[in-house]
Amino acid sequence: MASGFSPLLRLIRAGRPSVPALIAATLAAAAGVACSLVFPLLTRNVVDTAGSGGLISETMSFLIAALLGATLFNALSSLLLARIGHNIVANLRQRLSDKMLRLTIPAFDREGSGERVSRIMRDCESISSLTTTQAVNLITGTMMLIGVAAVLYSLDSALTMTLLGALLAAFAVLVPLSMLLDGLSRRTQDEAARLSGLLTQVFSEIRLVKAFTAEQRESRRIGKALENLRRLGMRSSTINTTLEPVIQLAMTAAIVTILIYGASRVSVGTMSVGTLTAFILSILNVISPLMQLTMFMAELQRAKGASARIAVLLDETEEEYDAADPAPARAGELRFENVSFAYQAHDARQQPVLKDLSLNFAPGATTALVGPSGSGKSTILSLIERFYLPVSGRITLNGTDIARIPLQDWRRMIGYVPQNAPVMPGSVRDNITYGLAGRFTDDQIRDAADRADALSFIEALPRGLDTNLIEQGNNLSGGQRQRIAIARMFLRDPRILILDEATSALDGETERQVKASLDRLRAGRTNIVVAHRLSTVFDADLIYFLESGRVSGSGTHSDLVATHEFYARLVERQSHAASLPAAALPTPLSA
Ligand SMILES: Nc1ncnc2c1ncn2[C@@H]1O[C@H](COP(=O)(O)OP(=O)(O)OP(=O)(O)O)[C@@H](O)[C@H]1O
Repeated sequence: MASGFSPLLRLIRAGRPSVPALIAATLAAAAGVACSLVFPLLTRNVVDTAGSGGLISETMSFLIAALLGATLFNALSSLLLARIGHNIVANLRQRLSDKMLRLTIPAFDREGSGERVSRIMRDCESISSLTTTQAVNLITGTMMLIGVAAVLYSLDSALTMTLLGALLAAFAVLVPLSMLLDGLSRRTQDEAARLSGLLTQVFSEIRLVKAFTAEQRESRRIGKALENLRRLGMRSSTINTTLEPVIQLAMTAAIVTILIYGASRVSVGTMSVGTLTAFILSILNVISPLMQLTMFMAELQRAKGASARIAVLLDETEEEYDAADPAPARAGELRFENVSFAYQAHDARQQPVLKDLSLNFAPGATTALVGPSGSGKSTILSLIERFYLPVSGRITLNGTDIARIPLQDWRRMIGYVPQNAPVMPGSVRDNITYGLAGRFTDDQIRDAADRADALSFIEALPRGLDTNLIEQGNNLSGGQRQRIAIARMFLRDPRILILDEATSALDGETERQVKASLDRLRAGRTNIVVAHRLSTVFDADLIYFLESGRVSGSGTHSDLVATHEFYARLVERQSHAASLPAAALPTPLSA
């Protein structure tokens, strides 16, 4: 039991709740409860005094003061507790998103980021509800129950015991129903997370859906998930509608029992009318804290599950930013020395993707990786970026294992232009300076854009550098996005430049512009190019031809044409394609 709650306690403690605020909130809650408790007692005085024809004005003013006091103190304690709760949750959300940013890439391979994010947001909401509204329920509910039990008992012990019997009978029905409700709400949460994962996936690939006229298929898939949610919701509503009359019935039964029993006592003169009135008013003070505590218990169970899942995430392995035995990054040759690598397969069959691979990437030169689809080209780039670690062998820079270079120093040395040149939400300026330390003047940014052949189209945009790029840069063409990525590289000025060439061809003119700016960018760096079209590697200093994770040939373009049959065949096929009309141009290597 204790261990079940320890992740929750750990998260709450990590949120550093303010102790003075907690004390102030508890005191305010106690004052509010005290005011609520004296209210029925003061009513008793008013009723009895009025019944005996006495003056009630003084007691009435106390009564009003108690009412006002209850409202004000309850509001104050709710606000203070809510503040503590929101601080805990804000702190937790920050820790979780920082943690997600530091997770390793294999962690994202294991679980899609969409579903993960939506689950975490839901789990945070559960903890948020527990530490805000439900914390108020717990504190005021408990105080109220203890206080009201004492007041009732002091008013009349026999009547209190009768009331207790009626309440216990109601709870024998309420508790199993609310447990059932809790199980259902947990299943609803899981189902809702699955649905939002599905929606994220479908709408982020909306072009694919439309291009394949798959709207109906997706609509059916979404419909199925919605149907599950609807069924769960309907079951919850059925239980809720049973719960409400049960509560009503319990309350009415308690009041009627007490009225009958109390009236008989009043008639024989062992109880005043005022005491009976106070008793009935106090029943209202019992019902609401009992409901509050039931809600707290249900939310506590949910938050327990949520915190256990969050604890698993917080304990996941992070990227190691600081090497145990750090080494400075000295420029020189980048080498793969007998590197083998396998992705962690879901089904435990770890097929090696790179097999005993040895490669040299010389400074100042352009080395191209070519080979059929799935031969391991992008995997090599991922290993260079240290998204994954080799299973055996090592990658060295100037003889030093790159694993010894502090991770962020290493990644800062690399400029990576990925296949589809994605853009981040923000302006063109934000995108050109993305991830770069320091501030850049407009002149520097313009100069970089000019060298990337991007200035003219940027200036033609409605707000120039300040134009906002909508989601995934959809307001830019593929070639424009690439030129923005290249402009960023001019500012970043990396020693190692990695280009994962776009699979889809740009039109002839854009292709020439992108190639010209890339040529300018390459000067003086270690360039590694993954080429999908051979036309772009003719002038590479060294080409590695990969097949199934091994190098099956290497050399310059003319070396390979002379020695590598597969390469020569591909060149012939692509030059044949190049002589065809533009519509048939060009055949991607990996197709
Ligand atoms: N994240 C991953 N998890 C598991 N397996 C992967 C992952 N990424 C790639 N693979 C597998 O590794 C192999 C090599 O893939 P890689 O992307 O390196 O090939 P590639 O040569 O770049 O292909 P392409 O030219 O089509 O981009 C493929 O069999 C692929 O299925």
